[in-house]
Amino acid sequence: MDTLALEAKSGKSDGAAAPAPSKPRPKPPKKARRIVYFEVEILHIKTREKLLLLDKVEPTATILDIKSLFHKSNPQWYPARQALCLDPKGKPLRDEDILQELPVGTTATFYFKDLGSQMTWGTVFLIECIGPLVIYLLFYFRLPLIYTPKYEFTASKHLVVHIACMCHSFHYGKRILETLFVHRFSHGTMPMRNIFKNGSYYWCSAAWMAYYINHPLYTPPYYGEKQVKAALGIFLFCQLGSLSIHMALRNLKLSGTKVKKIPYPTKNPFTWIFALVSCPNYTYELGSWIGFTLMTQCVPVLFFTAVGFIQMTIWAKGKHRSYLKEFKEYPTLRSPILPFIL
Ligand SMILES: CCCCCCCCCCCCCCC/C=C/C(=O)SCCNC(=O)CCNC(=O)[C@H](O)C(C)(C)COP(=O)(O)OP(=O)(O)OC[C@H]1O[C@@H](n2cnc3c(N)ncnc32)[C@H](O)[C@@H]1OP(=O)(O)O
Ligand SMILES: NC(=O)C1=CN([C@@H]2O[C@H](COP(=O)(O)OP(=O)(O)OC[C@H]3O[C@@H](n4cnc5c(N)ncnc54)[C@H](OP(=O)(O)O)[C@@H]3O)[C@@H](O)[C@H]2O)C=CC1
Repeated sequence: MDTLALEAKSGKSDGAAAPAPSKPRPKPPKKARRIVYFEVEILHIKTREKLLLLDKVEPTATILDIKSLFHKSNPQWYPARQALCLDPKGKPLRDEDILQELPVGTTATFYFKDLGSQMTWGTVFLIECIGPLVIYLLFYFRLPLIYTPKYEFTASKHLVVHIACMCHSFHYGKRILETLFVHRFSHGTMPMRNIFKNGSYYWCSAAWMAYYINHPLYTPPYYGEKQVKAALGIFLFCQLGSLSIHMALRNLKLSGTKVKKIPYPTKNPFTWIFALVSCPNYTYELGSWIGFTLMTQCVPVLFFTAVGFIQMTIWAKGKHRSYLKEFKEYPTLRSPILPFIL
């Protein structure tokens, strides 16, 4: 800035003709705020070996940014399989956590855990559902090599067998569509090993129950048409309930966000069970398979229902605990999966 402009501004002059009004004075640059950079070190959670030291990390860097930098120096550990914790026994930090908002000094120490090979939730869901859908139909159409040759491509004479096939296909078709269009997963991935655990559970169970239900010597349920109709009613009621809960859970989360909220009953009567249960989608799933068990009166279906009930109860209790921990105002009347019971 020239002196003249300064004098013009301050009104002082040396007697010379007052200078023509100068252009408006450019504002002085704001005092540049000093950025406090962080130093970040990453230690292996078990060996405490220093795997990486990053200096001059922007305070606004997210955990995902740090995972990406770590991935650059360790290509075998892509971000999805990295868990970074502040405490070796603590919960992994979320990708969207911001460095300057964490309880760390200017040197942040993170403990790295390799979560192992990962697979997206959607892929696991699709694989675990497409299998049973196809496998059941192989038995329903009695493809060669399943039953004795004289029954190849024959149809069962029992109406319940055809209804069971429609219900089984409807259930897995619904889950595939929910995976594609309804669920908003906050976990990007899950352990690859899940596909083997879930796959064996679903694919083997589907083959096991389909073999007996579609067997030429299969006998319909003891109470005949009445039992089948009642069971079908339970199945369809619970399928509608499960879909309603999934839609309600979807609406709890804006697309692209991961924030969980307390689910509450909506205008849809199928969601009123939220008043009593934390994970009613599991309750309805259990009800669906109880209906299918009554409809077919088949031991493999009972086995599948029992294993699923155990797994869902374990998860429901975990989710219920995290709701109580995260939300102080969480309704105390609710139970994890069965109203007033479990
Ligand atoms: C002929 C008949 C045949 C029958 C076959 C035989 C069957 C045998 C029985 C098999 C039973 C199988 C039952 C399966 C039923 C499943 C049915 C479904 O369809 S479920 C729908 C699909 N959903 C899933 O598969 C969800 C799976 N979820 C999970 O695995 C976990 O939620 C999770 C590992 C993704 C995350 O765990 P979570 O508890 O939610 O979070 P935490 O942070 O508390 O983690 C606990 C623990 O896991 C580690 N972890 C977390 N995330 C991951 C990850 N992405 N990859 C690997 N590991 C992860 C975390 O570090 C913690 O470890 P820890 O050592 O305890 O600190
Ligand atoms: N037959 C069987 O043995 C079993 C069947 N299943 C079936 O699979 C379905 C899905 O299982 P699972 O993934 O464990 O079900 P979850 O209830 O964990 O998840 C269903 C969807 O709802 C979202 N969600 C859950 N709670 C909330 C919340 N409070 N706020 C916002 N979003 C939420 C989840 O997102 P997020 O990723 O953030 O959790 C996910 O996208 C079950 O409903 C059931 O029908 C499940 C287990 C066993």
